[in-house]
Amino acid sequence: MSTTTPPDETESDERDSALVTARRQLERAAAHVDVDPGVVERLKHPTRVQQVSVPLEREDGSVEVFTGYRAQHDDVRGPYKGGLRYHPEVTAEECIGLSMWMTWKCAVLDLPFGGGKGGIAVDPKSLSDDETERLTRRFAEELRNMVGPTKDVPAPDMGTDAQTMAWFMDAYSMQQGETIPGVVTGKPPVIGGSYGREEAPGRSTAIIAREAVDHYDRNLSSTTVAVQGFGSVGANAARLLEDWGATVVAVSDVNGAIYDPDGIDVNAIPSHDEEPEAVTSYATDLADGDSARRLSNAGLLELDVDVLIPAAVGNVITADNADAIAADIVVEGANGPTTFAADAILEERDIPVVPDILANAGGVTVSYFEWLQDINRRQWTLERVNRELEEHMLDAWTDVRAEVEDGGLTWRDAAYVVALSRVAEAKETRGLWP
Ligand SMILES: NC(=O)C1=CN([C@@H]2O[C@H](COP(=O)(O)OP(=O)(O)OC[C@H]3O[C@@H](n4cnc5c(N)ncnc54)[C@H](OP(=O)(O)O)[C@@H]3O)[C@@H](O)[C@H]2O)C=CC1
Ligand SMILES: O=C(O)CCC(=O)C(=O)O
Repeated sequence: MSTTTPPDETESDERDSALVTARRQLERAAAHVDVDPGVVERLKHPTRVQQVSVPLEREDGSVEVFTGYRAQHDDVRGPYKGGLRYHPEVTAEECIGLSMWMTWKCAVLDLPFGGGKGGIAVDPKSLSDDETERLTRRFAEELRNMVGPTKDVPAPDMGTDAQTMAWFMDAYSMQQGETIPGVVTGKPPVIGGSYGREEAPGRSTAIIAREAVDHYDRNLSSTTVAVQGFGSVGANAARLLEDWGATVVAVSDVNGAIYDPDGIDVNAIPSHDEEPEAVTSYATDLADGDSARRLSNAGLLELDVDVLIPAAVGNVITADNADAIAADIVVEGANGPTTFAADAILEERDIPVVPDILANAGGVTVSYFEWLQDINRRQWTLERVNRELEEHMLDAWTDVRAEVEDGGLTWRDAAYVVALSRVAEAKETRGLWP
C-alpha cells in the first residue's frame, strides 16, 4: 500500500482549480493502490508547461495579444494527448489539471497515450471566423516544437471544433513542408479526420449512463435525464439517450435551462456547434401552451431526475449545492464538474458519481482511432468506429465496475485505481523513476 495520506475531505472551495481537484483525487485514490509514493509525487506535477503569446490582428487593424498554453502531464504510455480549449478562463493551472485527467482517461481506456491539454484565454464568440483562423494558425506556429504525431497530439475541446483542428493541421504541415494529418485529431473526415469523432464524447457519456442505469437495476425507458450544456458532449448524449428510450426533461446553454417533465424534443434544438445559445432561444420560440419552462443552470442541477449529466463547464457541483442534488445518479460529461468536497458529500448521501475520466472518454478513444487511420492512411466506416467505441467503453466499464464491486470503492476512486495501476506499472517496467 502507498504511504500517501488521504487529504482532508472537509476542505472545500468551489473556486478550486482543476489542478487542486486533480491532485486531491490522485492522493485519495493512491491510498488504494500499491504504488511507489515517489511515482505518485511525480504524477502531481506536469512534465512541462509552455506559455506563449499569440498576437492577433483584429478586423479593425488593431493588434491584440492573447495568452496560450500547452501542458504535458505524462507520456510514459505514449504521446501526450488532449484537447485545446478556447475560453476566457483558460489558465496554466487549469490546463495542468485537465492534462492530468487526460493521463488517467487514456489509461482507463487502455489507450497508448499520455495526458496533455492546452488552450487560449479568449472568448471565441468575440472572434470572427477569419480572426479564429489567424489566431489558431499563430498558436500552431508557437507550439510547433512541442507537438507532432509521436510527441503530442491536440484535439478539440470547449470552444474549438473540427475546423479549428483543420487550420492547426494545415499551419503545422506548412511549417514541416509536408502534409501531416496525425498532428491533431478531431479534423474533418475529408482531411484525415474520423467519422464519429464529433459525437464520440457524447456517445460514450450516453453509453456509460445506459450501463449505470442498468447497474442500478433500472430501465432506460422509465429514466428521466437532465443535461447541462448542449454542445459536442451534452447535445449528443441527450439525443442518443432519447433515441434509446430515456426521457430528457431538461437541457441548457450558457444563458439557462429549459425543463419539461413530459420530455423535450432534443433533436429539434440545434446543438452549440450548429447554433450557439439555441436552447434558451428555443424556449423563447415555444408557442403558448407548450409546457417547457425556463430554469437557471443552477436549478437544472437540483432537479429530481434519475440521471444528471453535467456536460458544460467545471466546478458546477460544489460544497454549496451538493446537499441539494436530487438526482439518483450523476454521470460526468464535462471535465471536472464535481469538486472534491462535493464528491464527499454525494458519497455520504449514496449518490453515485460516474467520473469524467470514464464517461466522456469516447472523444479521446475515437481520436485514437483517427490517429491509427492517419498512420495507415485508411479511413474506417462510421459503423466500424461506433462498434469499436462501444467495445472499448464496455471493456473500460467492466474494469472500473470490478473495482467498485470487489473493492467497495466509489466510481471515481475505482477509475483512478485502474488508471494509476496501469501508469505506475508502465513507469516501473520502463525504469523511469519517478
Ligand atoms: N469536445 C470534446 O471532445 C470533449 C469535451 N469534453 C468536456 O465536455 C465539456 C463540454 O465540452 P464541449 O461539449 O466540447 O463544449 P462545446 O463548446 O461544444 O459546448 C459547450 C456547451 O456548454 C454551454 N455552456 C458554456 N458555458 C456554460 C456555463 N457556464 N453554464 C452552462 N452551460 C454553459 C454552451 O452554451 P452556448 O451554446 O450558449 O455557448 C454549450 O451548449 C467540457 O468540460 C469539455 O472539456 C470532454 C471530453 C471530450
Ligand atoms: O480527443 C482527444 O484527444 C482529447 C479530448 C479531450 O480533450 C478530452 O477528452 O477532455
